[in-house]
Amino acid sequence: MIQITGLTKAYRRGRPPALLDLTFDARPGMVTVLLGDEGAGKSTALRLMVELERGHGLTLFDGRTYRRIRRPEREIGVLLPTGRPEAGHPGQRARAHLRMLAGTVGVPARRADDLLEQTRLAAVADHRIGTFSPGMHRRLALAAALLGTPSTLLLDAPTEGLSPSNEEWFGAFLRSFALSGGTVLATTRAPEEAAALADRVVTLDAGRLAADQPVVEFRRTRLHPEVRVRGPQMARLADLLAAQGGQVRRDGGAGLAVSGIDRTEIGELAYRNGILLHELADRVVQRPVSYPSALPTGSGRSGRVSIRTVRQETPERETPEREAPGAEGADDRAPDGQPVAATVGRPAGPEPERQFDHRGLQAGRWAAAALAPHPPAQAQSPAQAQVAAPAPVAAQAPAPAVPAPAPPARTAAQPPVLPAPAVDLTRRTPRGASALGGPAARPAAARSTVRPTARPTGSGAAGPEPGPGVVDAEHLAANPTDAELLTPARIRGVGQHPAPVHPFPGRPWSAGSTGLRPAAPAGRSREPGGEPPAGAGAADPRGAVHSGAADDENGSE
Ligand SMILES: Nc1ncnc2c1ncn2[C@@H]1O[C@H](COP(=O)(O)OP(=O)(O)OP(=O)(O)O)[C@@H](O)[C@H]1O
Repeated sequence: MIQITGLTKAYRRGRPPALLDLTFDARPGMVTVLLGDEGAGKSTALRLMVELERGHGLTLFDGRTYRRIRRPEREIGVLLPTGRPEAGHPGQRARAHLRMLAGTVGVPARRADDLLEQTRLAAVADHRIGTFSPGMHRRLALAAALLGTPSTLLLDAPTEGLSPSNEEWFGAFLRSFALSGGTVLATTRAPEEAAALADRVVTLDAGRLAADQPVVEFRRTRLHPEVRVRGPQMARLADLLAAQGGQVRRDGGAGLAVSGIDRTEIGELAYRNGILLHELADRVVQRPVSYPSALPTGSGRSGRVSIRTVRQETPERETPEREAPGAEGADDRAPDGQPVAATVGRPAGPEPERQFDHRGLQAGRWAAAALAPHPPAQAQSPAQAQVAAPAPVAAQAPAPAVPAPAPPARTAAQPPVLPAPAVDLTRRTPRGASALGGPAARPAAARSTVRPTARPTGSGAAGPEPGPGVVDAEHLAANPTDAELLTPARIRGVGQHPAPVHPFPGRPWSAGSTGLRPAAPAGRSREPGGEPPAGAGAADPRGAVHSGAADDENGSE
C-alpha cells in the first residue's frame, strides 16, 4: 500500500509548483496509473516518493517512508528515467549488467537470467546495451527493477518505446503482478493506455490532482470514442454524416472526427455514395476534466490554513497613475512590515508577476488562494490576504506592483467601509471557482457603475434626467453582499422600472424619488456639490452597465 499525502514541489520560487498537494493511495492487488500530460508532474511525484528529491508531503510504503525501509530494493522496484536512453553502460552486455546488479541487490545471478527470460530479452542477453532499441532499454530497466522480487512497483512511463506486442505483454505482466498481491503505481501520458492498464486512474493536471477514479468511471467520464475519417471529399461526407445524426467536426486539413456513428456505418455510407476514404479508424480522445465533480474529497486534507483580506492604506490620487512592476512605491509588504502572504485582488492594468513561496504550505489552500479569480473591486482599495498557518509563512505574493486608481474622497453621506470579509479557505477551490465565494465570482457587478438614463435627444432636457445612476464601486468592494445583489441584470432593471431598486437593502439611504445619481465619466472626479462634468449626462439610454471609476456620492440629494 502506498499512501501519498500532500506531495508538493516547486523548482523555482515565483513559478507555479510542479506538484501541488498531491494526495492519493495506491492499493495492493491493483494497478494504479498516474495519468497526465507532458510536464504534469508525474516523474516529480515518483522522485519525491522515493526521496530522490526534496519537497513537501509524505509517502508511506506499508506505513513507512522510503528512508525507513531497511532494504528498499527488496521491497520496491523502481523504474525512473535516468535522462539518457541506456539502461546501463552502452559497452556492457545485458546479462553481465543484470548479474552485476543482482550482486548489489543480494540475489543470486540466476535471478538475472530468469528476468532476461521474463522480459523477453533472452535472445539479446549477450548483446551490448548500446545496440538496444528504446523498448529493449525499457525492458532491461524493468528487469533491473524486478531483481529484488519487490512487492511494490513504481514505474515511470514503463511502456515508452515498447512495440504494441510488448505493450500487450507488459499489461499482462502488470496484471498478474497485481493479482498476486503486489502494488503497482505506473505513469503514462496516454489516456487509452491508462484505461487499458489500470484498475484506478489518478489524473494529474499541471501538478494538481484532477481526478482519482476507478477505471470504469474513468472510461465513462473521461474517454470519448470517435472515428477519424480522412479523404479528399470530406465536405460531402460531413453533410451525409450530419444528416444521419452524427456529430462531425473538422480534424486537421482533410479529416473529420465523427461521433455518434460507428466506423462500419461510416465506411458503408461512404461506399454507397462513392466517396473515397484514405483513413477510417476508431480512436479515443480524452474529455477535459470537470473539476467540481472530479475533485476527490480526500485531497488537500492536511492542515488548517485560513486566509483573510486586510485593507492596505493606499494614497488617494485624483488621477490614476501606473507604476512599472518593481518601481519605487511598489511595495510587497503589508502595512505592518510583514511579508504579504497572498494577494487577493488585482489592480487594473497588466498583471504583475506573481511570486509564490510555499514553504510549510498546505498546498490545497494555497492553490485556492492563488488560483481564485481576483475580485476586481479590490483594485480600488487593494486588499491583501494573509495566510494564517501553523507554519511561518505559507504563501507569498507581492502586492500589486501597479497601484490601482485611487477612489475619490468619501463624503459623509457615503456608507462606511466595512471591514473586508475574512475568507476561510478550508476547502479546496476548484479551478475557475473563487475562494471568496459568490461576490468574487461576479467581478463585473462589483466593478460596475450604472450610468443614468438620458433623455432622448431633442427632448429639450438640459443635463441628465435625475434617475437611476451610480453604484459606488468602492462601497461594493467593501460590501460584497451588495455587489452580489447588484448583478448587471438588476442594475439594468433599475433603469427600466419607475420605482427605484434599493441597492443597499437594510441600510439607511436616501436616494430621493429617483434612486441614484448620475455617474461621473470614468477616470474623472467631480467637485463635491458642483455640476457634473460635461458628458456625464450623455449616458447610455439603456441604463447599461459600465466599468470605470465610480461616483463617490450615492445617497444624499
Ligand atoms: N530539475 C528540474 N528543474 C526545474 N524544473 C523541473 C525539473 N524537473 C522537472 N521540472 C519541471 O516540473 C514540471 C513537471 O515535470 P515532470 O518531469 O514531473 O513532468 P512529467 O509529468 O513527468 O512529464 P513527462 O510526461 O514529459 O515526463 C515540468 O514543468 C518540468 O519542466
